[in-house]
Order: sequence, then structure tokens, then C-alpha cells
Amino acid sequence: MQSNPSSTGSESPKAPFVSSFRKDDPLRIGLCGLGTVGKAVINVLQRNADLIAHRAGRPLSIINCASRRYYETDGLDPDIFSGDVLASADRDDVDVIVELIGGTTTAYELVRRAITNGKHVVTANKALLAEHGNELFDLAREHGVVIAFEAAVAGGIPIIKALREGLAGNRIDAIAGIINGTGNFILTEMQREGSDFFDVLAEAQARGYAEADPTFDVEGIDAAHKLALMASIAFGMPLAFERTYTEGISRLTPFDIQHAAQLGYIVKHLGIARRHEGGVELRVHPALVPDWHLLARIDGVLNAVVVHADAVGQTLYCGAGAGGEATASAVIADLVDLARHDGTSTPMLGTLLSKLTDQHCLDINDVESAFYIRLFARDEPGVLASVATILSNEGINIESIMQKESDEQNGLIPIVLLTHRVQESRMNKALASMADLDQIIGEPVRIRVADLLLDHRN
Ligand SMILES: NC(=O)c1ccc[n+]([C@@H]2O[C@H](COP(=O)([O-])OP(=O)(O)OC[C@H]3O[C@@H](n4cnc5c(N)ncnc54)[C@H](O)[C@@H]3O)[C@@H](O)[C@H]2O)c1
Ligand SMILES: N[C@@H](CCO)C(=O)O
Ligand code: NA
Repeated sequence: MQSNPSSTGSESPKAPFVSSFRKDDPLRIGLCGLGTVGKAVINVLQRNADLIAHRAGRPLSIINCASRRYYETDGLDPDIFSGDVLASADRDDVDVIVELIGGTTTAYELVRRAITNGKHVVTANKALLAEHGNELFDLAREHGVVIAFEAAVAGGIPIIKALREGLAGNRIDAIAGIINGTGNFILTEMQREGSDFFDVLAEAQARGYAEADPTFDVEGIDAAHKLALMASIAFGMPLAFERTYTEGISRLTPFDIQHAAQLGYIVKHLGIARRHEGGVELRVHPALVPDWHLLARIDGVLNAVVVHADAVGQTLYCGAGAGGEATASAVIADLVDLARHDGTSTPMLGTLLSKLTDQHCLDINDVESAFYIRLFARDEPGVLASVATILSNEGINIESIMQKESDEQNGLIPIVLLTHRVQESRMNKALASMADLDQIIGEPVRIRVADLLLDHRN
């Protein structure tokens, strides 16, 4: 593969890797990891070989494939298979390593080794990039190669290309999205069928949506990985995964999902990144989305990202956020980019790495939201008045309140209320005071109401 160090925007500070073959020769791929995504990459590359070669201007050829196990059904010549992924990075005949093994240990070693050997890397591994990206992107820059990662964020949706290239003329003010397919699949089933959390998780795993460690999906870590990557491009800042506020869906109950629906809201798990005067807000958590909003209608494994930008306004990107072929679509798009040109002319994070500027990340306690609150109270007079007094003492206005019939089994009354916007620290104080009331049983539940800056009412 030929690199052009003088191309505008190049991140290569030193002599780039120049391979021995001409532009019309195949792009030589070392595919590492033959799981859900790896197998799908093979399938799609084989099925659409001619049209991909036409578009790329040359064939894309897997010349080496490494994974723990090989199956005949993987559809590859067994002669190109090896059990040693790290050895793929040392081969002289490989131009690009496609890292689809996942995790942050061997994958980290593999990617470092590929880069130091002058190979481009295409990866779907958001955990690796969110945790080690600042170092790995720098390493790639030093060696004149790129790390391409469209598949790492929102699966098949071309959101990285949209943020980095399509919106390059805009100041991006906010991003809000459903960016974990497993989580959205679980919430959709809980909402529609009142299904049990763990049954739905098992189905998402069987369909190949979930991470090797599904805690990453259900505790919001995977979404935070993806949000950090998008925020870096949108705001021109280094990756700030460790400063992203992260809360998952594992404590949501069908009770709250159904009560939110009665109030006109659908519970979704959102990643939100927003620019403020004094910094940025990076947060991942469940949120109530008004049922008329487009994001409320994104169901199952679908992902959707809304971007708010100064020139274009709001744009919405929607599609399959997980699954083999959908993710393979994004992996192959990156490979086609590399086959067409060397890729080093587009900054990997949309801004030259040397020009990225760190931003202050707001503490979640300083962020303002409206809240859904649910309490279980003893069926005694005065409890509503006590709750209202606590809220009023913190300057919190109530938007609406629902007091339900007492539950026949435990004799407790569910109280569900919506508040106006308030700083999170004040809400936390109010919740602590409510929990201290004798009549309140168990921990109060609070879910933020999404403030999406949008009005897609239709
Ligand atoms: N599945 C999805 O929908 C999806 C979507 C987007 C991104 N991703 C990302 O893509 C990557 C792969 O995901 P997947 O779902 O295909 O995972 P998977 O578990 O199905 O496949 C991983 C493959 O890599 C192999 N492997 C792992 N460690 C290895 C090692 N040390 N040596 C040799 N082989 C090894 C495994 O044997 C397996 O074949 C992950 O980073 C994941 O986060 C997955
Ligand atoms: N486990 C991830 C895969 C796609 O990144 C999800 O469910 O969204
Ligand atoms: Na994508």
C-alpha cells in the first residue's frame, strides 16, 4: 500500500510504510478473529466480491486468517488459517490487520505489533480504543498508518464517517443516541412483553449481539466506550472514557418501564455528549424519552444517533447496531477506504492528533435534568405531603404526581412523580431525605428525563 506523507491533513510525521505492490494489486488482509463478526466479514466479502472490487478499484483479499479455532463452514481455504493471531502482524505479505478478537489484552498486543510493523488496522473493538486509543492512535501516527474503527460505534451505521467527514463543516453541539443493541433489545422486550431481564439477555447473547462479557452491555460500559469515541471526533478532544458518567439498565424493572409509559415516556438507554461553555458533558444512563420522539421508536437491536450541529441542524442516523453482517458492513467500508487511498489523509479522529484539545468534563452532580421518581410508601396519611416538602426544600418543582392503589401483596403504595429540571446534586439530597422517611420503604428509584434539544414531534 502506498502512503503519501505530503497529503493534506496527513498525520504521518515520519517516512510511511510503503509496500512493494502496485495500486491495482489486491489489498492484502490478515483477518484476526473468526467469531460473529469475523465470519460475517468473510461471508460478505465473498458474496459481494465483484461489486466491492469495482468500488474499491481493486480486490480485497484475505490472505491470512487467525483465530482460536477453524471450522470448514467458515468458508476459507484451510491453508491460510493459523491459530496464532500475533504472527499475522509480523507477516510481510499483509497490508492491513482486521482485529476482531475483542478484549484489551491480546488485541492490544496485536494492534501495537501490527502498527509497529507498518500495517494499517481495522477494528470493531471499542473497548480497546476507549481504554488505549490515545496511545494507539499516537503510535499509528508515528508509524504512518491508520486505525479505522467504523464498526466500533453503532455497528453498521456509518456514524464515524458522518461525524468525521459529513459534518466536518459544523460545530457539533450535542450527540444523543441509543448505542448499545443488546441493551435496546432487552428494554424493548421488557417494555412490550414485560419479559424477564435475564431471559432477554440470553436471547441477545444467542443472536451474537452481546459482548463476551455482557456486563459491558447491561452496565453501560460498552455505550460509554462508543460515546467517548464519538465525543472525541465531535469535540476535537482526546478520548475521555474514564471521565464518562456511566449507569446501566440492570436495575430497571418492568414496573417503572410500564409506569413511565403511562406518563407518555419510553425508557431508553442513552449516551449523551454535549458541549457547554465550560467543558463537555459525557453521560450514559437510562432515560425517559417522550413517546412521540423518534428515539422512542428505535426498537430491538437498532441503534440511532441524533447529532445537533450548528449549520445542518439535527440529523439522525439509524440502523442495526450489532449483529454479524451489519458490523461486517462497517468493517468492509473501512477496508474499501484503505484500498481506494491509503487512508492517512483523513485524520483518524477528525482532527489532527496534535491539535486535539482536552476539555473539562462536567461532574454528573452539576448536570441538570428533570426526573422520574418512584417510591414505595406505607399506606399512611401525610406521606405525600412529606415528599412534597422535601422536594420543595430543595427547590424542586413537581410536574406531575401519581399515587397508585396499594399493592395487595405488600400493602405498600407506589408513588410516581415527574419533576422539573434540577441540578443532580439537589435531587440526590432530596432522595436521601425521602429514603430517611419512616413511611418510605426501600430505595427511591430515579430515572432522568432525556433533554434531547429536539422537537421531532410528528
Ligand atoms: N457481535 C457484534 O454484534 C459486534 C458489533 C460491533 C462490534 N463488535 C466487536 O467486534 C469484536 C468481535 O466480536 P464478536 O462478537 O465477533 O466476538 P466473538 O467472541 O464471536 O469472536 C471472537 C473470535 O476471536 C477469537 N479469539 C479471541 N481471542 C483470541 C486469541 N487470543 N487468539 C486467537 N483467537 C482469539 C475467538 O475464538 C472468536 O473466534 C469485539 O471487539 C466486539 O466488541 C461486535
Ligand atoms: N454488544 C454490542 C455490540 C455492538 O457494538 C451491542 O450490543 O451494541
Ligand atoms: Na458504525
